[in-house]
Order: sequence, then C-alpha cells, then structure tokens
Amino acid sequence: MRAKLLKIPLAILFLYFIFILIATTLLIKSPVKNEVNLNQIPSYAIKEQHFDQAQLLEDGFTSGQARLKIIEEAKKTIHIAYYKFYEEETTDLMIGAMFKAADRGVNVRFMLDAMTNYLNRDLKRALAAHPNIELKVYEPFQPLRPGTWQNRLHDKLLIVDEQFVITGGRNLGDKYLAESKMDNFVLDRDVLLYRPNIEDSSVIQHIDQYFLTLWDSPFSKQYKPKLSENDKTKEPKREYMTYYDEMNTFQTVFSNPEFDWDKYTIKVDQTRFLANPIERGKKEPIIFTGLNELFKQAQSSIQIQTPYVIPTKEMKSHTAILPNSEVETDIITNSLNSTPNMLAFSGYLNKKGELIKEANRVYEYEGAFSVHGKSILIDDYTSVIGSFNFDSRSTFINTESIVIIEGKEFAEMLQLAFDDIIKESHLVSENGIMKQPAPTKSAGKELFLNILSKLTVPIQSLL
Ligand SMILES: O=P(O)(O)OC[C@H](O)CO
Repeated sequence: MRAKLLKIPLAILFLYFIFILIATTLLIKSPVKNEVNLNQIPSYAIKEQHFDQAQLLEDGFTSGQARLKIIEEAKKTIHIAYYKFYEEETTDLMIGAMFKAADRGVNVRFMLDAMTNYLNRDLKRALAAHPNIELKVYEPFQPLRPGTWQNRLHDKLLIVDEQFVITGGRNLGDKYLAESKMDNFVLDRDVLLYRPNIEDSSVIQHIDQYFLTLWDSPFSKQYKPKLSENDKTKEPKREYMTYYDEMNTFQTVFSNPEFDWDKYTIKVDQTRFLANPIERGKKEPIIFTGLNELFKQAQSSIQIQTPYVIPTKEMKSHTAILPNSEVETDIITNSLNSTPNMLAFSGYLNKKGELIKEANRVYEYEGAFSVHGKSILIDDYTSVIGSFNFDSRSTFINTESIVIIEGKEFAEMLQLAFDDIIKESHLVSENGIMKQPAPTKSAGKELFLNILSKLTVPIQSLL
C-alpha cells in the first residue's frame, strides 16, 4: 500500500521533469528572427553629438564609493536595475543612503532580478513601504511556466538624475565592492558616465529610457507588502540608517568619498548605448549584432575580456564572431584555476579548440581571484563596457546592456586595465599554436570540469 502511495508523487515528479525538459528544449530549439536593424535604434545609430564625460572604474572599492556618492548627491531620481544583490556591508551602506535620499524627497525605483537577489523579506517590506521608494522584481518564479525561468534581468545599472550612470560587470555585494579582498573577490570593471551640463544631449537619456521600459514591462512586478505588516517596516529602515550615520560619524573611507566629477571624468568623442529586447524566449541578438558591426569595421585589433566565452553554433550562424586575419584578436578569460562558474567554464572547455584557431591569442587569468569584467577594445579607440558575456545567454536570453565609448584617452585607460590582467594571465595559444599549459591547482576540479563539459553539451546555449 505504502509503495503504491509513493508511486503517485514519483509519477507527478517524473511528469514535471518531462514537462521542464520539453519546455527547455523548445526554448533551445526555437528560431530567432535574423534581421536586426540597428539603424532603428536611436541610442546606437546616433544622429546627435553626446557631451558625456566618462571614467573607468577598475577598482571595486572606488566603484562602490562612486555609487554611494551619486546616491548621496541625488536630487530627483535614483533608478537601479541589478541581476544580483547581496546584503553585506557595502550594500547596507547603499541602502542607508537610499533611505536618506528617499526621505529628502528623491524618487527611488529599485528593481532586481526575482530569482537571483538576496534581499531579506524585512528589508523588502521596509523599502516598499517608503512613500518615495518603489521596489520591483523581474520575472518571479512560476513553477508551471518553465518558459519564463530563463528570462533573467542581467543588467547592472545605477542611474541618478539623468546625470550619472554607473554600469558594467559588477553586481552589488562585498565580493565586487569591498576594500579588503576576500577569497571569492572578483576583479571587475564598470564605467561612470557623467553629463556635466544637464541641458546637453547625453547617452544617459537613452539609458534612463531603457530603464523605464524595463520598469514598465509586463515582467517587472511591484513588491507590495500587506498593509497590516507596515508597522514591522520601521525597524529595518532605522537599522540601515543608523549604520549609515555611524559610518559617516567615524569618517570611514567608504562612506565619505570625495569626487569632483568635472575633474574625475574625462571628455570622450562619442557615447552610444545598446540593449537587448525586453521579451521572453529567444531575443533578437541586438547587442551581439552591434558588436559584430564594430568588429567588421576594425582595422588593426580587437581585445575581448569576458568571464565566460561560449561561442555556440547559433551565435556563429548570426554573424562571424571574429573578423578576418588582418585584425589581431585577443581573448582574455578565466582559467580552470580561477573560474568560480563551473557550468560556464564547462561550455568554454568545449569551445576552446575553436577559439584557439580563431583568435590570435587566448589568455587565461591565473591570479588570486577571478575576472568578471565584460569589455572590448577595438583599434585603441572604441571601448565597450557592459553586462554582456560572450555567450549564448547574453546573446539571446538575458536582458543585457552595453555602453560604447569612442575616444583615445578612455581607450588608453582600458588598455592599461587589460595589460594588468594579462600580466597575471597565462598565454594559452598564439596564432593557433598551443603553449605549454599552466599547472592545474586542483586535479579534482579539472576532472570534474572535464566530465561536466561532456554533460553540458546539449544545454550549452543556456550555460
Ligand atoms: O556573473 P554574471 O553576473 O555575468 O552572471 C552570469 C550568469 O550566467 C547570467 O547569464
């Protein structure tokens, strides 16, 4: 009898598994519209000159300080969209600063991916209960609609008063922003865009417009605490604000940053913005197509730094990933020793042979942490910084956004940042020829990743 009873939930579980498998296969196999018309995207096919200034935020701690400072200086609006949010020291300070801003009348719109944020329920309630703060989560988990599970918000955007933007590879948490580098610290990269004169035309207007489209999309759901629970919301808010005030009193460096934005940022020739479409399922590969357009125009060099590189057949069918042989191409990514993302690295292992043939040089980072920056440098002039990883998830599945910056001085800063990563990297191959491999620090990890790389082949477009 008991065995019979057990069969029913097992059968349901099995059917559920089959259901998920079918939905996932349908997503992987579904076709993508081929035509992306970049000329119809105003933020990319610009007709006007933008007057933005920019600064590369290579150091995580400085990038955190800059975030805090622009929140502290906010006068009208703070718009936030992030993939991951960890409640830790750096982010507690940002929350404290956000409450302060909301108290002085700033309108705060705070959006996180529904499945990858770690906000606790009390904080969610406290945020949503504030009259000047709105909290949304993107695409909440729907157990009976597996087709929605992959629709993840992967952007990393902080926009203040249509005057400042910080975007790039960093999510919000200590492993990206803290001063002392813990074991899981990641070397990452953001860009700060600054509009010195609010009357001047700026790419920040386009980025803010994209944020508002994301915010108003049917996938973004308002978090509304029940009214009866409102009395529970005061305590967390007080805690965050007290912590923030204490840190200010003790003059800690994180919460007392000094920035003179006019001097801190540099002039650039032009700024552009691209984002993937906001829709479920396979998206038109807008960013990928835009990058390939830039690659086609390259004269001498393309350097790509990405934490994960999995160029699937479907990506290649849309357009060539790497251009002709006259352009020198470098790829800088994580090594087996440094990668914290086993699934993504298993996909890279499958594609490594192809990459070695296509790129002039492949480097793998072998330093103490891992690399997480997502940036491209073309012809020592065009820099690309954003959330886009060089894989199929970023090409077809996730929401993503990038900033394209043209200018020699900014490109020089990015080149120095690449050089620093390369100094701690191992040259895996040059012009198709493999070099002596770097020693593996863990034979167990190597064996595991090699086995995993065989198992993940059917789902490489979702890694
Ligand atoms: O590490 P992130 O923030 O680039 O996220 C990686 C995930 O695979 C999302 O596609």
